[in-house]
Amino acid sequence: MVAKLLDGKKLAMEIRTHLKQRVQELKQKGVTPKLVVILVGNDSASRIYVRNKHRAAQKIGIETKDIELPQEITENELLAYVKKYNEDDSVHGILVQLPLPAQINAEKITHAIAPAKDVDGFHPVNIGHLFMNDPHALPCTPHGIMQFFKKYNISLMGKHAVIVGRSNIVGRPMAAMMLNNDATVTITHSKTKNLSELTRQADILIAAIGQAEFIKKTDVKPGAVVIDVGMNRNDKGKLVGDVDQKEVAEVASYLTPVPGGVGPMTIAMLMEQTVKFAERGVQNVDGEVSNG
Ligand SMILES: Nc1nc2c(c(=O)[nH]1)N[C@@H](CN(C=O)c1ccc(C(=O)N[C@@H](CCC(=O)O)C(=O)O)cc1)CN2
Repeated sequence: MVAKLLDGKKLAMEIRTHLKQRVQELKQKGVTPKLVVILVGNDSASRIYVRNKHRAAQKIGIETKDIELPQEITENELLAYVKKYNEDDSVHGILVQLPLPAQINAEKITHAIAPAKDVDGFHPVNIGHLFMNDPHALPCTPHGIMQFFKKYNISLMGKHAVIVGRSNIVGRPMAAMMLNNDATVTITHSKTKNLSELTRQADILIAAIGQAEFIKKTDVKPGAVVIDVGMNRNDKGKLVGDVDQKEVAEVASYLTPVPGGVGPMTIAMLMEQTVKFAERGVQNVDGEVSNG
């Protein structure tokens, strides 16, 4: 078997084309979606991701305000920025790029973003809604992965989904989304015993471990759908995923490449959520739906 590659660049482009149309409709109603992106410090990868978010927003017609803050900023100073944009009615979405410098408690910051403006879907209120199968805002990476299943008609019903990694931004919300779509979900992590025994049972395998090319051919059931969330540099400086792509492509039915798989979908979903929040605002004006 040779896996079919799930092309995130192409799918993200399709989604962005639809979003452009929705933004035009909003603008006709006098509303321009506005996203505030806060970047703290000098992390070079974060800088690239923020730039890519800015470019994607510009192409769609979303207004962005990029705030760059110094590495040594205090938690209270950063909280003051979040508060300012929480209170600014012209802003529909706020995100603080992660990771944050060590002196700042990232949870304290993400929890300070108003749930109605939490385009990253990281706030506990939004995570709670997601786990209750009543989603308001969704973390962008797992939300992007769900779009692959939709696009390629990969049903989750009754399937065994195994997630390797239990982070708050991928593993845990991914589990909730798959559970909400009738999969049987197993979450594994660094303390899981006999990991390979579990991954080999997966109809759908999500690799979000953060270790270069960790998942090998022998860890995968033939015909499985394999989603590679990893973004690591190998010893030659090449960008590689958490999956040994060359080996695993021989046994999987579908596989997301790195680069060009999950990454572009993360940004497309951020755009989608920003537009959705702006639309909710319009519905509010019409007196139909609450933004909270
Ligand atoms: N506030 C947030 N911080 C972080 C998030 C997030 O969703 N919200 N996720 C990641 C970083 N991230 C978005 O912010 C992100 C990472 C990678 C990509 C991407 O398109 N990657 C490319 C390759 C890029 C390269 O060459 O280095 C790809 O996979 O094709 C998009 C978004 C952590 N922080």
